[in-house]
Amino acid sequence: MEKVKNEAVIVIKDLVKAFGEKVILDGFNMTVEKGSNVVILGKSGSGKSVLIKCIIGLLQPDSGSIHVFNGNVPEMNEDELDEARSKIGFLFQSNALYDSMTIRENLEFPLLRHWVDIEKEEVDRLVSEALENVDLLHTLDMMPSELSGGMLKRVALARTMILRPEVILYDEPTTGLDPVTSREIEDLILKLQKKNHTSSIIISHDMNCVKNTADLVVLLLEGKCYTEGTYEELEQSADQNIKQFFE
Ligand SMILES: Nc1ncnc2c1ncn2[C@@H]1O[C@H](COP(=O)(O)OP(=O)(O)OP(=O)(O)O)[C@@H](O)[C@H]1O
Repeated sequence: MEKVKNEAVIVIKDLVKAFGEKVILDGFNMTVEKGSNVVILGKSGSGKSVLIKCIIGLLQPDSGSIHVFNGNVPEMNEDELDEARSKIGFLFQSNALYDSMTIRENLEFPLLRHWVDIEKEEVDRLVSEALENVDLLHTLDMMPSELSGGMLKRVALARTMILRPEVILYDEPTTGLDPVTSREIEDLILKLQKKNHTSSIIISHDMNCVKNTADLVVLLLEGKCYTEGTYEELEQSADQNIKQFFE
């Protein structure tokens, strides 16, 4: 039976990006359906970050299209890009929290930047709600240096979610965390996704994270989508290019 397709939120077609002679993306195709988690698997240097930068308009591809919310990112002007980016959350590998600001100030920052007319009470309410979602309300007035790596990742996740993005891009969300904390972050990603009906692209080398979070795994190899399928489908493959990630 053919799988019923949900609405697509990101459709990438024939994407090409080279730096000089070096072709990084070479006709890459991918579709992210609404409410799904797509994991991009690829070796170091395969172009995962380049792809993410093209999706958020930080890099201009040489050709191809990236349709996000019905607009084609490479053709968007600055205002359209700003609008699209406000609907796309990004969880950086480094968390990108400001060390000199309290947790409260870190969470207020995107609200005050994007929603300039927002009332103080609404800011307080949204900050508290975002921290409650990750069980860290008690850290409101702490500094980032007082928190563990797992707690910082949860704060970063709360900050990413605070603008209610429709799509979230996760860059190696569990790298550097122990297995128990990694599992907590994966569960949190799934919980918040369900609650807010978001769609995600996750870059990860951590096969436990891939297994626990992916609805679809896309294997990026030599600039192309080499194959895509569920974790279980790829795990059973006899193809050496696929098997190497599961060994
Ligand atoms: N601005 C740039 N100018 C020139 N080359 C670049 C630029 N950005 C990326 N590259 C090259 O593109 C290739 C892919 O890099 P990218 O960072 O996307 O890999 P990656 O798959 O994210 O790797 P990792 O898993 O190690 O983070 C690398 O060879 C890198 O040197």
